[in-house]
Amino acid sequence: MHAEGLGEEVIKDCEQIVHSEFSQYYTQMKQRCEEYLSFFGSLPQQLEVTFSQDLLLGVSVLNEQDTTHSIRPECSCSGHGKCCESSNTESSDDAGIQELDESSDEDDYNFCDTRQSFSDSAASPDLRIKHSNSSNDVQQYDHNFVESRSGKRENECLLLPLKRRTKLPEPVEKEKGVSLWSMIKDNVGKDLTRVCLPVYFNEPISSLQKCFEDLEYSHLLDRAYDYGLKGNSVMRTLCVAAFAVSGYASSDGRPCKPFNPLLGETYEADFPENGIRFFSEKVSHHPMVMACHCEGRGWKFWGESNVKSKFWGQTIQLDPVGVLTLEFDDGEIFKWSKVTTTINNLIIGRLYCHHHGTMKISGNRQHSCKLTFKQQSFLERNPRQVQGVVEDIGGAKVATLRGKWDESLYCNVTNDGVNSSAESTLLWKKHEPPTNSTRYNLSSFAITLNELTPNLKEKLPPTDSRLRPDQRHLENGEYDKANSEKLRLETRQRMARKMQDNGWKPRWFDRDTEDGPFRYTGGYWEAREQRKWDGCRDIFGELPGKKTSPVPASVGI
Ligand SMILES: CC(C)CCC[C@@H](C)[C@H]1CC[C@H]2[C@@H]3CC=C4C[C@@H](O)CC[C@]4(C)[C@H]3CC[C@]12C
Repeated sequence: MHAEGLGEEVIKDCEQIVHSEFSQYYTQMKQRCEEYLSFFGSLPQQLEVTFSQDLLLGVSVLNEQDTTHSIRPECSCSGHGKCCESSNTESSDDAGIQELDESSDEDDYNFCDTRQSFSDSAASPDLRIKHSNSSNDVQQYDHNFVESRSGKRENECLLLPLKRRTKLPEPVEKEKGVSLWSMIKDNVGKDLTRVCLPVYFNEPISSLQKCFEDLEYSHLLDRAYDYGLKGNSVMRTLCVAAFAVSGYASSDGRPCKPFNPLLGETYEADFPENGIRFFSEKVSHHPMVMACHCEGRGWKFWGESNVKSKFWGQTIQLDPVGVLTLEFDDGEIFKWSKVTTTINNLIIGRLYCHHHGTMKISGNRQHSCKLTFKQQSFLERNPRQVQGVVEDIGGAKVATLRGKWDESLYCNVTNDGVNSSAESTLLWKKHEPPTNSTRYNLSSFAITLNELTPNLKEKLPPTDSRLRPDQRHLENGEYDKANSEKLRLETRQRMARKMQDNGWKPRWFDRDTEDGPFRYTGGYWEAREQRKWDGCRDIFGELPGKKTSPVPASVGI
């Protein structure tokens, strides 16, 4: 402009005009950008509303998920130790959690709720026994789709990938090596199952969530249902047996203790991609009992988890008490109890679990199954073996089953006591381990169980394990915070016995008779629809008028 001979004044004016034009333009762009961002931000919720409506209008879910996980054999919680009590959970959350969760996994949204997708189960799962080798975690749920309820699957399904997280959050703090021995040496001679351990010996999973791990291979029950409908009662029984064994697979290589839930703590798992909805509550503290109830396509499964433990120094023996029940919609019922678990090398060596004993799966119709989990011995070259026979009502052997609880199971159906086929059929195979495995050695399925998205957080009752602060801090690798919260909650928990003695009653389960089993009384999912959590106390918050230990200001839901 100088060259053109324009005066300084004019040039300045021009500059000003250009500058102001640009800044207007910039403001507009910024505004647009914000609009877009907020639009994309709200997309998951919008999608959820749409999909929930679809579900209510009769869209159900296909669950043939055959991802493969498995657990690395070498586990690595530095300590070997000793388990206190034999199960438990706790979970946490507090105001800090939202933040933590949001920052944890960018891409972990659950897009759909099962709501009422449990009534009719028109969809018949693929009856072929799939031998899936597909490896692990990366997009583990990509082949799960929400399916048209009319039962037309391939062509007419509404493809809705369900994305759950594939790894735990990166730990905020560096892990500390704490030897279990240093923790228990001062307690020699005491009942070690009652020694309170710091959070380093815990895994970020509560015992309630651990109960749900038994449902990882629930597709076996869908298959069992379909076989039964087609009149194949032997295959139904074999699939039920495979399911009962598959629950043990995730215990391999898991060196840490689940959190012991607080009295009244609950855990829900809405897994439309697997066609199941699970709910559990800690119903008693002394003895420690958790009750659970799960609904799938064509079946219901319920039971109690309660173990009697015996401490032997280097080992702990856990004898499960209580019966598990599986009821198919056509009236066939199977009942069984779990076998003994021994936790070895508590003090020296690599800690590992072994499951042994006999499991009788009794059916109320034609067939029952007897499974033997082999006792381990020093000479055993092939440990972890399971063998079984299916018998008809007259006691005749109609099928056999063999395999390993940490790998796979095969069956042979026999006719008149003679093998009908030389080849065995694969019934179940453990999933591949996740690529992002941590010192807890969680399976890909277990990694998803404590995930808390902002969207889910809004829906949960204040008692859900995902809201337990110490468990959440542990998951985030904030060990000091986790420890102080654990102490606070343990202090609070000491009142549980008193509460129980004073007539405390579980919110969602009840007994028919005074010492009968706990049964789900219903209404949880309905209450969730309306976010009507009457009678659900803030069990993870501060006790009124009690300041127990240093607690971050944000605690309390
Ligand atoms: C001191 C610490 C580090 C020891 C860790 C102990 C771990 C391995 C223990 C503590 C509680 C245990 C669980 C308690 C109850 C059951 C139910 C049972 O039917 C199957 C085994 C299972 C699921 C146990 C597996 C092993 C277990 C998780």
